[in-house]
Amino acid sequence: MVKVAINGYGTIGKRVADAVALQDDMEVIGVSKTRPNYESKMAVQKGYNLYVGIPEREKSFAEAGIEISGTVDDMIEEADVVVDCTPGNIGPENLKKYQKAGVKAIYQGGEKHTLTGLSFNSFGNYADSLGKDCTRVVSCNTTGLTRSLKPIEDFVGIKKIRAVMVRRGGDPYQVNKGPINAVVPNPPTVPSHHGPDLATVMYGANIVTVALLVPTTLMHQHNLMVELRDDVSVDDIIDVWEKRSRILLLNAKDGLGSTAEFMEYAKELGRSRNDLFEIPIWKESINVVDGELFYMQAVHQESDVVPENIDAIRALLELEENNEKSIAKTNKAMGIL
Ligand SMILES: NC(=O)C1=CN([C@@H]2O[C@H](COP(=O)(O)OP(=O)(O)OC[C@H]3O[C@@H](n4cnc5c(N)ncnc54)[C@H](O)[C@@H]3O)[C@@H](O)[C@H]2O)C=CC1
Ligand SMILES: O=C(OP(=O)(O)O)[C@H](O)COP(=O)(O)O
Repeated sequence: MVKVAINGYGTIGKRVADAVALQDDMEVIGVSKTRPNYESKMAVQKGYNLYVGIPEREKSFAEAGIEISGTVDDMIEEADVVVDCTPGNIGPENLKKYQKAGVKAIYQGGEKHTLTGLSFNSFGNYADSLGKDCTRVVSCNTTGLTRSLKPIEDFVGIKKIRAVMVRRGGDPYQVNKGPINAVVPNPPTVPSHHGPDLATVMYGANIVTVALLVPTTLMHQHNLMVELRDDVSVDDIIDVWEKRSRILLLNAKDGLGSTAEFMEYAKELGRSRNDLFEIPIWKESINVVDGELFYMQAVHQESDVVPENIDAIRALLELEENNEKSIAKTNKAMGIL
């Protein structure tokens, strides 16, 4: 069993921890928190060994009556791989610790590609992370783009991609993020970082993205225009996506015409935290006009990268050489469609 540590037990970290716990070839040896809050208490209640992310704060955990197993440095020593789920830009400091301890590391999309020089998507470039010391799972938005675009690239070839990314203002718990009453070009410059990020896992992708922030917390939403290399029909495209996992073709006419209804659908799936690991595409939005594919999709930002983190662990530790086998194993353990 590969020993996995989760550094940063927040939105992404707690989900990755639970997903690791579901696999039969890896185990959670610990999770780290910086503050003795309710998530720290619940991590211990769940049976995870809790380590203090900022060692100077050890005392505050004792004062809150929370049992800890040591500091983050102790946790790193125990692990074969650390999944770093700390907020963006903390990564460079942590990388030194991981290198010193000789432990492998997986970063998230809030860190720059240059930190690792290698980014990861299960469908895009799994093999390039095999046996490497560290990699970076691209952000929720880039993961969503790769999921739908890679099968199209493999099927017919893509000349050029343009995408308008409508980004959620903050996660549901984030009381200090926004906007509350505005649409904000974010970034106000073109292209946004998402296009270049896609090219770190779908090499050579010719893509320009623009992005906006809107007052919603549920999901991101993407609008894609894709110039294809050959003539194909809407049915061909549907057929390609229907054969892929981690993508859902859903119908607006079935009462799923919005991100709010997608999240209601996710609740009906009965998963922990109402997660929607798959990327839902509105089936009615798919059209091909003059050799250009149009479609609209959404991204549950809190959860879509979680299965990719599991596959990234398998790639770094060389538990599985074949991406499709890892994807299938992860999907089965997590009940992903
Ligand atoms: N929330 C989202 O929509 C998504 C986030 N990401 C990326 O995942 C990473 C984590 O993001 P979230 O989970 O949303 O953040 P979060 O703020 O929900 O969780 C971060 C966790 O790290 C802990 N932490 C803070 N400083 C730390 C330190 N110095 N050492 C150890 N732990 C520390 C915090 O206490 C918190 O538990 C970021 O790179 C982010 O860009 C990727 C996809 C989607
Ligand atoms: O990585 C994300 O988005 P991104 O792909 O737009 O950079 C996550 O949704 C976190 O975004 P945030 O930086 O708005 O918290």
